[in-house]
Amino acid sequence: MVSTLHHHPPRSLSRFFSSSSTTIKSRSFHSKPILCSDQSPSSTSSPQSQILSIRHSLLSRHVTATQLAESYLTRLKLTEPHLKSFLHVSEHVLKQAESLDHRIDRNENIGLLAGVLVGVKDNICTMDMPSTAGSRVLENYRPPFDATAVKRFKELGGIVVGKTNMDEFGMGSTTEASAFQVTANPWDLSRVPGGSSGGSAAAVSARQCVVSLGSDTGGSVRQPASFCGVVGLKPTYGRVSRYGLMAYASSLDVIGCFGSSVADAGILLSAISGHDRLDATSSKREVPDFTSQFISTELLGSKPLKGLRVGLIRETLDNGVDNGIKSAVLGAVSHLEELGCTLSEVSLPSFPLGLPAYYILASSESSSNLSRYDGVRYGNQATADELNALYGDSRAKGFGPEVKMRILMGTYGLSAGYYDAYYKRAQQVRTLIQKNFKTALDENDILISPAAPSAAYKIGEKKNDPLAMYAGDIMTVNVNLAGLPALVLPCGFVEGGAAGLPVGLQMIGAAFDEEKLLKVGHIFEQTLQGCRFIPPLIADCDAQ
Ligand SMILES: NC(=O)C[C@H](N)C(=O)O
Repeated sequence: MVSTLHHHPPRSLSRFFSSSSTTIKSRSFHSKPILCSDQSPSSTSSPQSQILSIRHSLLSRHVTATQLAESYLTRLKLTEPHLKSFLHVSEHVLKQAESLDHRIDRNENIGLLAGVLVGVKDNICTMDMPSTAGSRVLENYRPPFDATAVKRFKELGGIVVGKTNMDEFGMGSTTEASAFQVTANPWDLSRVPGGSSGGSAAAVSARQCVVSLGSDTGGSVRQPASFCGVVGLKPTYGRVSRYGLMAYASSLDVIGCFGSSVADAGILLSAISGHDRLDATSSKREVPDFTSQFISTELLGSKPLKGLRVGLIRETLDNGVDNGIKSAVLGAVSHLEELGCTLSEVSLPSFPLGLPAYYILASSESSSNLSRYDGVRYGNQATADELNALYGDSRAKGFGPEVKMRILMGTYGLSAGYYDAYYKRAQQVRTLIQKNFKTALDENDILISPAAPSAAYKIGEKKNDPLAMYAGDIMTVNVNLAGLPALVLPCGFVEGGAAGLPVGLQMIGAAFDEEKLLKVGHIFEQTLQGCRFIPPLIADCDAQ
């Protein structure tokens, strides 16, 4: 078992908030793993599905949907001034919960997600609710429709609690590129939550909602999941409809799920997956019942993953990865071995090429996708006396600096003189990466790596160094280039903040084999001893 134990000293919420910004000393960049032996009983409990326990409580009349919604909203109200995870909180949550209670009173059937509060990333359209993608260009935009993923979870009784903060159009790794606010990491308010779906990850980590939706173009679900100590699931490209997801780089974008357990992320995936005639790239493959995976651990033998072939990607433990991250991932490797897996090291020689290829392709596609925001077809309109000035001013005022930089880079990479050297070459690298993954996944059931080369860093630390920030995406972008599914789940801690910082393990599977990832991930998290991935902020908040 991994012995990364973690103890939360009790302290009042107000002290936590006020001390966090002033007394935290800056740590060395190379973080150390936390190894303690003072295992408190509460630190050993494995994460349980909130969705299943809500269902049980509602059906057994232990709690009403209204009481449940009120408790989440109270926590949200207490924590939100410090976290800023949400750009908009819905005014309809209690009304929807009340109407669910009436249905339960009348013994009507309720869906699997009944009463479950869901945070939705702000680039996913929600009817009559602001959907800005974190951009001024869409400020005050309220779509007249729901994205298919939102429509689907609502049909099962899920309630949208609000729209979560993000880097503008998904371009960034910290939420600092949001036009509206920076979200803080619930584990240490002076640190970033990751990005671009930082608001969705922080909201689940701080238990402001039960689960949330994010989008992942190059790691935007997985890296914030790792930074905030929650589970992040990036499905296979085509598994979930992109209808209503605002396009960044269409050949890479997918909607993904956050939960505080593997089960919750998997149940949400079940709800939103499947073909949609409104998205021609959504797959017609049948969707397995991911929820049946979540068997009780009592039913597992001593080697529940016996014979599972796991390949540790050699290139992901090279220089540039913090020592603490390496130790936590190697701890996870021994845990998988104890569960019966056969571990081997696999080499993906093209892995380091993923980063430049991703940034060329994603920027190129974004330069084309974002051309629609001209103030006439889409987006807020500037005032100007002449059409070209109107286009120019609407874009100049509507987009932030990171988006402008990506549009310029992408336009350059696609331009006549440079197309062969950049865009075409990057596409060739993409094919190579896909082939390397295919070979590795023919020989292994799953591949593993860290989810990010470091734990959450300080707000402002990389803001003015885009290359350093892009380099942090090295672990995740290859998976998008290959269109594969990947699950990130917390596997340990490194030093940092007042209570340690979580570390995420990435598990990568073959296309459309989310089922295997969920099974392995669930068994891994249920048997991981001594780690409790609930930020101390929450215990303090609930004690108030
Ligand atoms: N959107 C993503 O998946 C995040 C990535 N850091 C990017 O800026 O492109």
